Amino acid sequence: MQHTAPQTLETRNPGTALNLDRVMRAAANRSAIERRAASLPGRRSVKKAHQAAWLARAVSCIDLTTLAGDDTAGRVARLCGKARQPVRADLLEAIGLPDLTVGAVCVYHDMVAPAASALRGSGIPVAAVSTGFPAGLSPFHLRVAEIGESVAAGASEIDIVISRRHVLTGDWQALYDEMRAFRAACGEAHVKAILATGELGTLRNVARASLVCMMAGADFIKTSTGKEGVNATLPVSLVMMRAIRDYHDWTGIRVGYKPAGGISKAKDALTYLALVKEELGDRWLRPDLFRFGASSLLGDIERQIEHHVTGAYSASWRHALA
Ligand SMILES: O=C[C@H](O)COP(=O)(O)O
Repeated sequence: MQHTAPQTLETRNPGTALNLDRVMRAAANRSAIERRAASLPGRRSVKKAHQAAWLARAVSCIDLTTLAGDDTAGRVARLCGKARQPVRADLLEAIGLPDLTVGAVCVYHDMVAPAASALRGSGIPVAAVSTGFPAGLSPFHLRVAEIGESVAAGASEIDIVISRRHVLTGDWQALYDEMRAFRAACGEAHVKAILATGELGTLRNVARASLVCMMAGADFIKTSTGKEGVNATLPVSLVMMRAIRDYHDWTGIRVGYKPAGGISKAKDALTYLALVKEELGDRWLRPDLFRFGASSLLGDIERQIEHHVTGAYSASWRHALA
């Protein structure tokens, strides 16, 4: 099991032409999806002997995130320290993964330079949320320019937000063109398309938007900004993972998946990993193709690893930063 070195992302998705026939064929059977999603938690309990390995895998896939108006360079530097050493050194030694790190650190544009400086030499990428995050309603040319600024400041991953109105009005060409422009502005940086699924109305819209963003060259599709009323859910994840699977069957290209927002418990993280394994297969269980967008998940995972190693839980305040 490879857990440690942060990896460059999978070979990029060049995208395809916009294929409207495929887009319109994309559907989602809500009741079947909800039934399957409801059966997931609890059904898969990871055997105790494998628990630490799965928890470590989850850590390696975290985009450790801070997206708060009161972020400061100092606070981001402390978060980056946590990214470098996400779990207490003695616990990492005990589970045989002394070099474990998170997948990336995710911040607003102004915090990209402090994060890049704090992570220098670690190989851990900086991801920037961009394009008028979270609503994506600033002028288009500014949204495109923002991407370039974040890349110049040191971000090698860019999490863009799509215009929800293009989905809500069924303007797939506009969504495709927007995503293409964002991807081009990223240059070598990998681009994650945030769909803000809680604002897209239907699961069918989620399926179609997923497909259009992949056709336009998204390297990852991501559920949410964390700021919508409803963020990552299992039904939405099923729809998006199946869109990724269909795109792979069609093109041979693997696009990554990032559920984000509201995932704060180790148990939920393990449910997501099990779902990825079942729907997409083991190849997707690595940080180049799977990330959790999460600000507080790491703290709970660290507690669970501590429990696995020592048989006791520490107080959650001891894991305050993440
Ligand atoms: O992309 C990441 C999310 O903004 C984090 O959301 P969270 O604070 O609910 O974990």
